[in-house]
Amino acid sequence: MQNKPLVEVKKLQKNYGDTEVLKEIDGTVMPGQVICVIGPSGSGKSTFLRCLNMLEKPTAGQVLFEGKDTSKFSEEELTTLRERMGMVFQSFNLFPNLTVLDNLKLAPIRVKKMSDKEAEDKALSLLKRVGLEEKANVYPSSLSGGQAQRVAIARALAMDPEMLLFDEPTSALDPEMVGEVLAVMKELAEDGMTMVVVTHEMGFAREVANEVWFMADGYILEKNKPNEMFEHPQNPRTKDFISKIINS
Ligand SMILES: Nc1ncnc2c1ncn2[C@@H]1O[C@H](COP(=O)(O)OP(=O)(O)OP(=O)(O)O)[C@@H](O)[C@H]1O
Repeated sequence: MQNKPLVEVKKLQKNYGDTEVLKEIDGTVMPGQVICVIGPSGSGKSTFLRCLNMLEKPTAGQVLFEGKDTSKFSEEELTTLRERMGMVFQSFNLFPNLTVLDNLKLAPIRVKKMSDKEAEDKALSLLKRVGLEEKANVYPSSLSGGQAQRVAIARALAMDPEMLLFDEPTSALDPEMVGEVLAVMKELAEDGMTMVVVTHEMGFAREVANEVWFMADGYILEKNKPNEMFEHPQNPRTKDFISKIINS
């Protein structure tokens, strides 16, 4: 791992009207790190993730990407930021009127100005990477949820991102499809992709994360290595959350 942080979050706050959703968040993401953000529903996890790539504008505080204050970015720089910090959502957001291949080719052609052939080669190699080469010419409606999410991951990878943000990527899936998506994410992690993953999949957090951040009431109350977090949580709120999950 390199020494310079990819992302630094400093005293990040986010309010919606009078509601303080993020109260004072600090954190550092190093290149190659996998960070899983866990915590109760409504604690601000998705909002935090969306502040990282400026889909939500922080009310106060800073998010630095490669040392640069993203709050000062122009629209053009923000677009580049979101390409370099790809995001995978709970709902796959594929274009229904385009084949899987065309979903993957779209951004490389439009944004990276690749030729059709280059974009196609890239798309096919990414489909291979997520185990879906045979689905290149079908439409998203014929994919299972697990397959659609794997295509969504491939689409995020098509922009050669520096890091990926995952917002509960398996929450909308039938249970039998969760494993195939987590397996792709695990492979990405093993290949060195920097990832911040909001998840309820504690097995994944335990096995794949370098660090787990526990969020509650708009604060990160505890950051720890997965084994420590799950076996010796320090904060009483973390203890309570983890004991409920383990006993549920
Ligand atoms: N655009 C918005 N406008 C107003 N309130 C919002 C908005 N987005 C989120 N909130 C509120 O912020 C709080 C935190 O929401 P957020 O989705 O970040 O939590 P979460 O931890 O990701 O929850 P979950 O695990 O259920 O997805 C919630 O009370 C939510 O209602």
